[in-house]
Amino acid sequence: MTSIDVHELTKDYGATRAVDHLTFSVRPGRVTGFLGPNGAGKSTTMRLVLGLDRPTGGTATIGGQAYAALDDPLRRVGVLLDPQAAHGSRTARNHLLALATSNGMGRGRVEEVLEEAGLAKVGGRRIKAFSLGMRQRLGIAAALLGDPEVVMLDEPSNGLDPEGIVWIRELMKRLAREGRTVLVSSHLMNETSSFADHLIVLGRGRLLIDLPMQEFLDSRSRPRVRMRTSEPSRLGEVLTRKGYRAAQGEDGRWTVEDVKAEEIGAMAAREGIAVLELIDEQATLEQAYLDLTADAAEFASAAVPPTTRQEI
Ligand SMILES: Nc1ncnc2c1ncn2[C@@H]1O[C@H](COP(=O)(O)OP(=O)(O)OP(=O)(O)O)[C@@H](O)[C@H]1O
Repeated sequence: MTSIDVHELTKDYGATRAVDHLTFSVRPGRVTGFLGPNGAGKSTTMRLVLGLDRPTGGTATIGGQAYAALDDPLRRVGVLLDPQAAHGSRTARNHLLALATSNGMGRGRVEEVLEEAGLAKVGGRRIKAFSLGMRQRLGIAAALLGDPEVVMLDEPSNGLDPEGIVWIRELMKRLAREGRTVLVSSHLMNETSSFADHLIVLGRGRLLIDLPMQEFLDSRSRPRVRMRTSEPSRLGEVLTRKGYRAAQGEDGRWTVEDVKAEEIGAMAAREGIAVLELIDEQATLEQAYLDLTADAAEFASAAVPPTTRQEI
């Protein structure tokens, strides 16, 4: 199957180094989330992979070949870069038909991708009347047209409504299950954690992380347990006596730091405390990501201030 391979990739725009000796592979059969703050170099990397820009150094290949050297690029690689790129005066169907016919594909495939993207009913409307979300769906339909082995999507959730977000998430997962190579850039941490199996994180053009999602979360978070009991104050006394770091929330539940549920559950059983709820708290991708970016000292100025931390 087809991987995207980036090796020592570097791109300078004048004095700005947008991509800095980047090396990674995007493998088939999983969704790879491509993250990094604004200006980290995600779009530049995607453009270099697609031959839309020339690297200052290094290589970017798809299945071992430069994009420009691929025989039938639309059937090999599906791309969503800029949903505004379509001609506004064309209908969605005609836009896709023009793409299809210039690439030796039939009308039937156009109808299939219109259906797949939820645009079958509006295929006859002009694109200029489309909302951002509809344009986004059209861009994704175009990316799928050639039934490609590799799919690269830049911010695909942009402008989509909640139903559209669920749709794109399920679509990406399905494409990966079918064995395709799926690379998706995003700013939205919660969103990315709902579909990505693997993460590549850039900071100032450099590779910060190339790890399976779960491994990244585990590497960046300390264990923590949340529990509810019928005897919260007795539990509090026991936790303090045994030297655990614990805090009680307004709802009476205790949160205990640096410990797994197995240990606290066994301890509560030994003390004869009835446990009503006991759960290992999962770090969110957002917490792990902010922890990573705060860690990288040279990177701190690019970190998002606390007030805007909900979705970055
Ligand atoms: N055509 C260009 N000319 C000059 N500088 C550029 C050009 N394209 C990108 N840059 C610069 O390169 C750096 C990386 O930008 P890039 O758009 O690749 O980042 P990004 O991670 O995709 O950011 P965003 O999340 O905002 O899209 C930035 O400093 C940007 O200003």
